[in-house]
Amino acid sequence: TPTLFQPQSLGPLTLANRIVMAPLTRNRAGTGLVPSPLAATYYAQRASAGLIITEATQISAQAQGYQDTPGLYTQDQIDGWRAVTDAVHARGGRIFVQLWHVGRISHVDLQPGNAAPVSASAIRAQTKTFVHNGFVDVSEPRALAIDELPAIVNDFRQAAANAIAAGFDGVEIHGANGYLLEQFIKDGANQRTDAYGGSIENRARLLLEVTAAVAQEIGADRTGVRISPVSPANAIATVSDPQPQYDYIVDQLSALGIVYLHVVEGSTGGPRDVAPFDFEGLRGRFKGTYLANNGYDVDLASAHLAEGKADLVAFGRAFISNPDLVERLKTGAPLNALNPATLYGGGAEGYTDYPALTDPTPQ
Ligand SMILES: C=C(C(=O)O)c1ccccc1
Repeated sequence: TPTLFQPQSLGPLTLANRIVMAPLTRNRAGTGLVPSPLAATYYAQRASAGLIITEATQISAQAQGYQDTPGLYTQDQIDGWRAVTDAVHARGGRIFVQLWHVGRISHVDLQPGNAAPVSASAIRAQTKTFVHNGFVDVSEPRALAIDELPAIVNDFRQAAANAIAAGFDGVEIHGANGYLLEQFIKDGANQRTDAYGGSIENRARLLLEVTAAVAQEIGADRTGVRISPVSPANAIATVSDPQPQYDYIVDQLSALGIVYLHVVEGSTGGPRDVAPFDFEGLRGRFKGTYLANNGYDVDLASAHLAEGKADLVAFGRAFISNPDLVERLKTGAPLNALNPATLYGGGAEGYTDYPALTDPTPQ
C-alpha cells in the first residue's frame, strides 16, 4: 500500500514523496509585485516537499485582490520567480506556480485606474479583503462583457508561458475558493444569461477554456487545476447542484488530460463535513493524479493513501511553521506552532525564521 514517503510520478516528474505544500498567500511581494527577496529562501527551506505549489500569483493587474500578492505578467516578475525556482531546484525540489484571477474579491484601490473589480455578474460578495490600510469591504463588481473573456483566457495562457520561462515545473489554475473562475461555476455568483451562465456546462465554460489554453501552451502534463466544490470561502454560496456540476467539470478536465486535480475537501481551512459531497466519487471519475487537501494530519493522510482515496496530500499551515514537515511527519517529531500574527504581510519574522530540526537558527 502506498505511503506518504514513497515517490510518485507526476507527468514527466518524479516526486520524492506524496506530501505537497499547499498554495499559501503571504502578502510579501515587493515593488512591482515581484516575489519577496526572501521568497527564494522561504521556498528552498521547504524543498523537501514532494511538490511545492506557490502562493496564488496574478495573471494580470486586474487579477489582484489583496495587498502585496505577486504577479507573473512582467519581465521583472519572471526574473524574480526565476530566483525562487533555481533555489528550489538546487535542493532537488519541484515547484508549480498557482495562477489566479480574484474577480470580485478585490477593492478599487487595487484595481488599474481604480476601476470596479470584475466578475461573472454584478453581485458583491459579503466579505472583506486587505489593502494598504487594513481590512475593507470588497468593492461592488461589474459583470464582464462576453467579449472580455478571450483576453482573460489569454492572460492565463501567457502567465503559464511566463511560468515556464521562470523555470517552474508546471502551473496550477486556481479554480477554487470563491475567486473568478469559481464565480462563474457557482450560480450564487453567476446569473448570466449568455453562453457562460444558466447551466452546468455554461458555468464551467470559462474554467475549461482557460484549462485548455494553458494545457495547449505548456502541456497538459504540466497543468493542474484546484477546485473547492462545497467551500463557502470568500462568501460564495454553494452551487445549487454541486455533485452534477463537479462531476461534469471533472469529466471534462479528465478529457483534457491534466496532470492533477487538487481538491479542497470541505470548507477551506475549516470543517471537512461542511456539506454532503461525494469526494470519493469525484476521485473515481478523475483519470489523473488526485491531490487531496483540507484538514489532513499524518494519520488521515496515510489512511486516505492506503484506502486509495488520494494519490497526494497537500498540507498548508503545517508547512508555514515547519520547513522540514516531511522529516517531522516521517519521524513523528513535534511540530512548531504557527504564529497567526505573522501569516500575512511583514518580512522574515514568521516567514523564513521557523526552525528546522537540523537547522535551529535559520537566516
Ligand atoms: C489565495 C487564497 C485562497 O485561495 O484562499 C487566500 C488569499 C488570502 C488569504 C488566504 C488565502
